[in-house]
Amino acid sequence: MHGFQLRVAYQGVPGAYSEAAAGKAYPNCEAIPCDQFEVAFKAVELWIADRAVLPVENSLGGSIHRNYDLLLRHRLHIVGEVQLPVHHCLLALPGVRKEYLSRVISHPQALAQCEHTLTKLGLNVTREAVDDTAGAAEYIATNNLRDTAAIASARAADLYGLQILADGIQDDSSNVTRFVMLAREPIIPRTDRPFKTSIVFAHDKGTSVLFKVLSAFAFRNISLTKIESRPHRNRTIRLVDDANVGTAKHFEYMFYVDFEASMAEVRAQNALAEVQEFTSFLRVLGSYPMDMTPWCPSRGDHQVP
Ligand SMILES: O=C(O)C(=O)C[C@]1(C(=O)O)C=C[C@@H](O)C=C1
Repeated sequence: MHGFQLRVAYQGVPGAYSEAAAGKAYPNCEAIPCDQFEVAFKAVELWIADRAVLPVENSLGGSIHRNYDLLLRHRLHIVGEVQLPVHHCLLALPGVRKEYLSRVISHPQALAQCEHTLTKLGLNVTREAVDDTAGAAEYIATNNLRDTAAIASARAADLYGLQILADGIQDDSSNVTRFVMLAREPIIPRTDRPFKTSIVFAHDKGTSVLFKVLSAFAFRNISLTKIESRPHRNRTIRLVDDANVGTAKHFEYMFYVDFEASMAEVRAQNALAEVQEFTSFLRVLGSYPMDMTPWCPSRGDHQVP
């Protein structure tokens, strides 16, 4: 960026996996902690940050629906993705033993990703959700809680002076979270490297639209990497159109699809032209380079050396 340091908003406090994802997406960036996902969206909209890096899906816990809803409500563009291996540790104050614990706190996704391992460890604990993993570690340190452990990264242990009681407690060693990078402007799609495109669509009447939309991709040999439906029965959603005008609309379901093609490719443009004919609402969330970095399931970014 020619000496310009990119400011990247993420949800959580230092030591959160989202901070690590921001660093992976934009090495040497200035990572800006935000207490809620929506604050990260707003930070970019208000020019406090240049990008936001937000989790959208975990290999164990599934989709992070809140961010899909926020993508619809805000007018930011997906400009990239990063896959981050997530390696969880059980952290407590120095000197605390597992037998003393009565509570484990963490981000709901992290609790879900360690559900079986926590049971296998034989801990007699209640599980409580907090805003982020590193925030859980910070809370224990600040309040000197000797009966509580956090599920968080090894970096969070370092930052908040906690010890690691158990290492690699995620239920699956190949636990990985996919993050998207968001910006105010879309990037120009290219064809010189593998691209992915994310769209969201809905139809006023019924759900048969799904079959027609999927066939538009199938006939052009475009692979889908994700399909997600979000029920919106009895709920309206605030949509923002190309003129940045917000309207409240009611759809029974919203469908999110990621496909492996760039919007610079004619076959992708034709597929979307067809999709537009079948749907009442269609938005391209972004067309961006795929994260192709291979990762090793047995050792995550957050392991103790
Ligand atoms: O709490 C954190 O550390 C986060 O970055 C959030 C988050 C998530 O929202 O899924 C990110 C990655 C892990 O899957 C667990 C938690």
